[in-house]
Amino acid sequence: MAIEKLIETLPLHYLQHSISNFGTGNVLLAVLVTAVVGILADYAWMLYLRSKMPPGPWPLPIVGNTYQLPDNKPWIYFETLSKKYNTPLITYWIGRNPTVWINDAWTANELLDKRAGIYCSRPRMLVFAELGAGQNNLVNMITTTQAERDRFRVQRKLTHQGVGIQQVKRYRSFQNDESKLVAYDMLTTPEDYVAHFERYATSVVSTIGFGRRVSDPKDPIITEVIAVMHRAADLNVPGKSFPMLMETFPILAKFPNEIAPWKQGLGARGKSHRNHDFFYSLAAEANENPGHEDCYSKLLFKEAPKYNLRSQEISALTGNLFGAGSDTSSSTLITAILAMRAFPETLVPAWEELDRVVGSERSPAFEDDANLPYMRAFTKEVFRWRSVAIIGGQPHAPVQDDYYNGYLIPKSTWVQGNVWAIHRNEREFPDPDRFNPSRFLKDHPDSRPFPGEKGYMTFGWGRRVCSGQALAEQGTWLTVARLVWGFKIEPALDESGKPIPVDIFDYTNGLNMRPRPFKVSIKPRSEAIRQTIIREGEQALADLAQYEGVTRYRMSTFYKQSPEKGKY
Ligand code: HEM
Repeated sequence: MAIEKLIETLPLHYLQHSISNFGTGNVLLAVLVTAVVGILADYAWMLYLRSKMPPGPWPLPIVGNTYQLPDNKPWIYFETLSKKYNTPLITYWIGRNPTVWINDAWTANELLDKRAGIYCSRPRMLVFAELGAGQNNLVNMITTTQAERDRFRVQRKLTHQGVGIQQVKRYRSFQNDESKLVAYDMLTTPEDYVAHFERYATSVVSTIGFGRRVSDPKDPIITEVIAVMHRAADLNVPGKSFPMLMETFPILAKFPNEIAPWKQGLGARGKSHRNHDFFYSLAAEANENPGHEDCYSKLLFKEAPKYNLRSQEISALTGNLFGAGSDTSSSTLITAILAMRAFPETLVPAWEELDRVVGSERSPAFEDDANLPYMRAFTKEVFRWRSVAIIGGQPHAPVQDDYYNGYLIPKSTWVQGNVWAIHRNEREFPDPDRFNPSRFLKDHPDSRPFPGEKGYMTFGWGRRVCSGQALAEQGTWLTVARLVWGFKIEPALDESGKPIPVDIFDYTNGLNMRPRPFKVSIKPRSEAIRQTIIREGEQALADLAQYEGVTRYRMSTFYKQSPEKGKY
């Protein structure tokens, strides 16, 4: 930190002045000695902190442990380290920043849930926040001062007014209809199941946010927004390459993009004539459109004077619906299909239950949940087995120094819940890579104690727990139950008629992970069910017609077109 401050504040003219007075050689020597002393002092500080913090591999000066990071999926490596050091908490130095990784459910619960008031902040994040969505966006917000906490409360409250538990009940009807369309589309183009899930997830949050559904899987709002999310999720994986290294040397982020290839385009400021960004424009457009008075954009514009909401906040609050809600929800459904394909034996008890309670004349609805305990367990296992936010989303940061089992966790440390390790601990989830819904059946021999009532930590912790959890859980249940009820999920066959295998470990590397493309056969379970899916799908289309609409904005062209032309 000292070195950085020095470099940032050292005025160039002092250097020029010194060179003319003392000669180049002497000045270079002085600079070198100062640098060495600075590095040694910095390293001494690192080692002092290391002696107090949870264990982990030995860091080197400046680079810490960064050079030891694997190229892919560092969460697996942290799980291994946790086993090696036989401790739930690992300190890992990304450059000169110590990061703490929690690899066990009970420790995560103790720190992030029970001490939620301490672990409620986010650390300074260059890549995701300062050069990305903004540190003032709810997902990234630092809450160390009272003023920051007050603003955080306002944004959290407004988010709850959009997707809180009570609001989400209001969305059941159109969310259910969108889910019926997933089943309907599977009849004609089952091979496009990824596109159907992305359309479904994006349409739900778009209807909530902007009163406009998304009917075409190729709508740019899907393809572009999900592409942006994938890129953000890839860039944010702790790694030994740029741009993550900028977290260690924030000064590198200050260089203009033209001469800083390591920034990989991050932080480029787009220009629009209103000085507003894409999501603000979408929200303003929705606010001006007649009808759907209860959509979230209208609520925000109505509440704006009361909370003194800035346009960037309206943009972030509406943009978060897409940013946090579409890729996560669709990736979870892809995981569900992989689980069904790889573990077909788990479908048999589900079919027995669904046939008995629901039958084939209608598909399951949310009201059936209480009568479908196996289906509920099945959905929970989808969340547990391969959690999409595999390192628990954004890091938490304590607002004061804290101690756990005698170990120091300094204020503002980057603290990350390693959901991969938490959900694969043999103690809570024996044979963890086996998709096994019975773990979530009450009193079943496969069920084990786990902190918290849900039985999984897929949605994070404490005051930063996912704001969209109720919406995601409701939608995932609806869609997974409907797919299980309606379809046989079987191996796809190659040209020679042989089953094409799937790999349950073949996931993307982003910190929102999803299975890499795989082939699968998805066919209706019976003619009666097929007829029901068609009938319900056509009715859903008719019911959703009130949300049809188009936007004039496109993310890919938004910042490029001349405003005078009136087009984006
Ligand atoms: C399967 C779907 C989803 C998963 C697995 C998921 C997971 C997560 C996780 C792990 C976090 C970080 C929690 C923490 O820091 O402790 C988070 C934060 C957040 N999520 Fe979700 N999420 C999902 C869907 C959604 C949806 C549908 C929305 C909104 C429509 C949403 C909105 C948010 C917001 C606003 C935050 C930031 C909360 C804060 O920092 O205070 N998420 N989510």
